[in-house]
Amino acid sequence: MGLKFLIVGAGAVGGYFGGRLLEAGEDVTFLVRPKRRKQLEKTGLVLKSVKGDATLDPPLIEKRETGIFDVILLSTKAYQLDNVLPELTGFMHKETVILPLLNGMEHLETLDRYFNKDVVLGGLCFIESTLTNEGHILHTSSGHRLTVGERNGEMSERVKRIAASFDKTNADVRTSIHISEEMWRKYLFIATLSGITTLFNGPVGPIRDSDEGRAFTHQLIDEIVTVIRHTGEPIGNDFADKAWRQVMKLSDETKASMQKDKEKGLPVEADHIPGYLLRLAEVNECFTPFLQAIYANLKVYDQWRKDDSR
Ligand SMILES: NC(=O)C1=CN([C@@H]2O[C@H](COP(=O)(O)OP(=O)(O)OC[C@H]3O[C@@H](n4cnc5c(N)ncnc54)[C@H](OP(=O)(O)O)[C@@H]3O)[C@@H](O)[C@H]2O)C=CC1
Ligand SMILES: CC(C)(CO)C(=O)C(=O)O
Repeated sequence: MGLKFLIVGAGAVGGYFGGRLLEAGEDVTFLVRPKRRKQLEKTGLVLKSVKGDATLDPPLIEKRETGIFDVILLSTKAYQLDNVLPELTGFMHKETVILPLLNGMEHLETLDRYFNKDVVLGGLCFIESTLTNEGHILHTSSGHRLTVGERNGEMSERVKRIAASFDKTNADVRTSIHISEEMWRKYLFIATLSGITTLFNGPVGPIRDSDEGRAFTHQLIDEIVTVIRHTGEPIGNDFADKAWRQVMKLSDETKASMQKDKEKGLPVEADHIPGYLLRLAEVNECFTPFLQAIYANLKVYDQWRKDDSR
């Protein structure tokens, strides 16, 4: 029997990967709130993707409705976790696993406080997608990779089964026995990309084209790598170089999803992405002025949002 998936967060990431599973005939339900439910019931789950469009009719449930699932694919924003996590236990059986796809690392600590550590897998994704005003999922560049693995580095049947559920999907899904290292790598990359695109308020092209933008990016990567090294995580010597090459390879118009959210006036994961690194830096007495500037910029933006909504 196939796995029963509950997608928590029918947004840019969860809507995409959950939608691809549904399109391939897998057993998928979305946990939604009333406003998103109304929208999805009206329009369907619409994927507008460079990899192929789809309009799907997903099963939807809200908190306190019933249902038991084998895999919870968690794809809310980090600042939404405190609301959503207490709702999940009612949907779980003894062997349900949670596959989080959030950027960053701190959510693993949060999840481990809520659930048995064994419940939470490692996961990450590379996909450039966003929600449009109509609630469609707009996927704009060719990557749509999801990676899943056990955080203890073993290969397990449950990880293999999850990956196998994606075999027939229009998405690139892989397993990894190095998922923690891959998550730290992604964290370094996204903390850099979201940092520079939000601070300089635009896409990566002009930042890379200026000497100052390149120097800033270099210094930022070095700061973040220093912070990660101080945590004692076994990270490779190529961490900084690889992140630099990744940023240099992006197309000129690329912006992090955080910058897109900022342009829409939405909340940002300031405390989860640069903020968590700063907390680690403080504990380990690392000097991180560029990271502090990035965080300050996001907190001022946050304050501006709050003042504006008064
Ligand atoms: N977008 C991207 O390109 C990428 C994003 N990421 C990361 O993935 C994570 C998710 O980002 P993204 O998909 O962009 O975010 P979105 O804002 O697009 O989606 C989050 C979804 O979670 C839903 N949600 C929040 N709280 C609840 C709740 N209590 N119950 C049910 N649904 C809820 C929201 O629904 P509602 O409409 O009800 O608010 C929304 O649809 C973030 O950590 C992000 O950094 C990683 C890679 C790429
Ligand atoms: C850079 C990208 C699109 C890669 O997945 C990302 O994670 C984000 O913008 O949040």
